[in-house]
Amino acid sequence: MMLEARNLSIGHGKTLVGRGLTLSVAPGEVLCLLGPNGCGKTTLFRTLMGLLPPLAGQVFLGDRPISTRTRAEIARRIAYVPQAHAPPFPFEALEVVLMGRTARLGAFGQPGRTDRATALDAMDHLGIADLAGRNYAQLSGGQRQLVLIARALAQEAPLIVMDEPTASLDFGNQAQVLSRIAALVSGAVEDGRSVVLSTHDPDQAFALDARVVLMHRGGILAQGAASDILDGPRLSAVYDMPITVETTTSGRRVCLPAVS
Ligand SMILES: Nc1ncnc2c1ncn2[C@@H]1O[C@H](COP(=O)(O)OP(=O)(O)OP(=O)(O)O)[C@@H](O)[C@H]1O
Repeated sequence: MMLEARNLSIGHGKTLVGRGLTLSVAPGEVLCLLGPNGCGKTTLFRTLMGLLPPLAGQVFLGDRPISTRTRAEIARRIAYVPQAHAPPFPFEALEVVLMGRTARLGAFGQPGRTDRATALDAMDHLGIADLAGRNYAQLSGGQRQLVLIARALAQEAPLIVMDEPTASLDFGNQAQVLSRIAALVSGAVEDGRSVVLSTHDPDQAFALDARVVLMHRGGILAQGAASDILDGPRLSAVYDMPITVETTTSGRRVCLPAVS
């Protein structure tokens, strides 16, 4: 296992957000975290990456508790893709991608030719090499999100954690970012990685053929293949409204809320 949580309790200070969370991420899979606003997805991410201490239980990164690893060690194994916001300073997109190399530089090390080549390569793999010299702050939300994914690729970590990678993207950009994520995991881009992502759209779990962790009321209601566990009754319980799952003529499953 690349990353494993054992009977984890998560929260902030003394405030418990979730408990009894047991999950793992295997090489080459996409794990999709689904749950309503405020259920603790970001808190769980931060705990899984060693940024927040668990209130109970443990996180293992590889064969060791994450609490025993240095930040640089963690950064060589996990790359984090935050939601794309415009930065206060102007950066070239390539500079943003180069930041992914930080954990691989020595103390005071400057990025060298190999680092630039790796960064450009990552952009090329995502089809955004032409954005390298552009001002990151002036890119569209979708372009920025792809630059941040390129930064994670340049980090060369086997596991990429993405916090709502399609939030605030238009319909076309959502589909584009999703297909890039699918390619990362399938190995069509580089050597295949694992991705953990959170989303508010259960259809994305179907589109990615993901393994799903369905969070509800501070715990995990179900986990397993999207096609096995995402059904009308569970989704209705989690999102507190009647939802049905239907299959399109092309065989894809979609979720439909009953709006009266
Ligand atoms: N820094 C913090 N200090 C105290 N409580 C916090 C902090 N950050 C989040 N919380 C609380 O923890 C709970 C879980 O929040 P979290 O952001 O993890 O949920 P989420 O599932 O990511 O939500 P969303 O889907 O809306 O992004 C919420 O009740 C929130 O108010």
